[in-house]
Amino acid sequence: MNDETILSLHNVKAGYGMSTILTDISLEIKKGEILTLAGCNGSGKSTLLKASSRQIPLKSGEILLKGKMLSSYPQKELAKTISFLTQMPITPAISVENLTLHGRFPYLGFSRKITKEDKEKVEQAMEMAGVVSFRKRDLRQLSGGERQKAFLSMVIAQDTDVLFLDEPTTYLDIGKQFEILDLVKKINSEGKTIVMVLHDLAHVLSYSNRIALMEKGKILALDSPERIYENGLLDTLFGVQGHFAEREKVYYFTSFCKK
Ligand SMILES: Nc1ncnc2c1ncn2[C@@H]1O[C@H](COP(=O)(O)OP(=O)(O)OP(=O)(O)O)[C@@H](O)[C@H]1O
Repeated sequence: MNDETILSLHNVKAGYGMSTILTDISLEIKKGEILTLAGCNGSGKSTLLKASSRQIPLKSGEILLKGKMLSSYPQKELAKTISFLTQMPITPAISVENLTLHGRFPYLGFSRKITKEDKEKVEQAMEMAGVVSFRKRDLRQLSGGERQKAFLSMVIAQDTDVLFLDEPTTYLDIGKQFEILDLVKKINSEGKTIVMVLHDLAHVLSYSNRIALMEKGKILALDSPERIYENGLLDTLFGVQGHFAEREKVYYFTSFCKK
């Protein structure tokens, strides 16, 4: 992570139809960081991901991606720069390998011919995501953890600078959650910027460079895991009491109980 900004939001107001969810969001996302959005249900985390990736229009304000207006990016160029894994992706009837190939679609030329480079990227993505052993299987026949790895394989193949991941560990057992989060770290270690939504506060503290705490469509706090924890903001926001173990500035085995 460095101090260079890759995506900046200025006074963003966004929502759905007549309703405004994000009221006035300003945020600088740094190149190479893992920024996690945390907050209560309905606080606007997914909406912030959608607005930042141009899936919903802004009501006012502006977003710059690499210094250029997000709204000015042609669709293909945007898809080469930003990828998005939704909370509950539709599961198509295709193999893991073909799903991964979908990640290369923004790169295909007019003839839509798959190049040697596309094939190499698909192989590398499947290797990294750990899906090679079930590459030929239909997505619908996979377990939740295998399926999530397959979707991550697709976004790895898309090879974008920024990845938005909306609750990538939902419905997975604890072991699989760690596998997915370790994979996210691995993707990040290759220089990719990750903006994700997580609910498990132990994971939020352990896997983020910075945390944005959201409440009622606003960013309540934006800081390092250490400071967010020490300020007691999680306890206040969620009405819980945290217990944790810390080793070398990394939080482990954090548990929370009701206040
Ligand atoms: N497609 C939509 N149309 C209308 N309202 C929506 C839509 N999606 C979300 N909302 C509303 O926007 C508000 C914020 O929702 P959002 O999904 O961004 O919250 P969240 O913090 O991600 O919640 P959760 O933790 O439950 O996933 C909620 O009041 C929700 O009902």
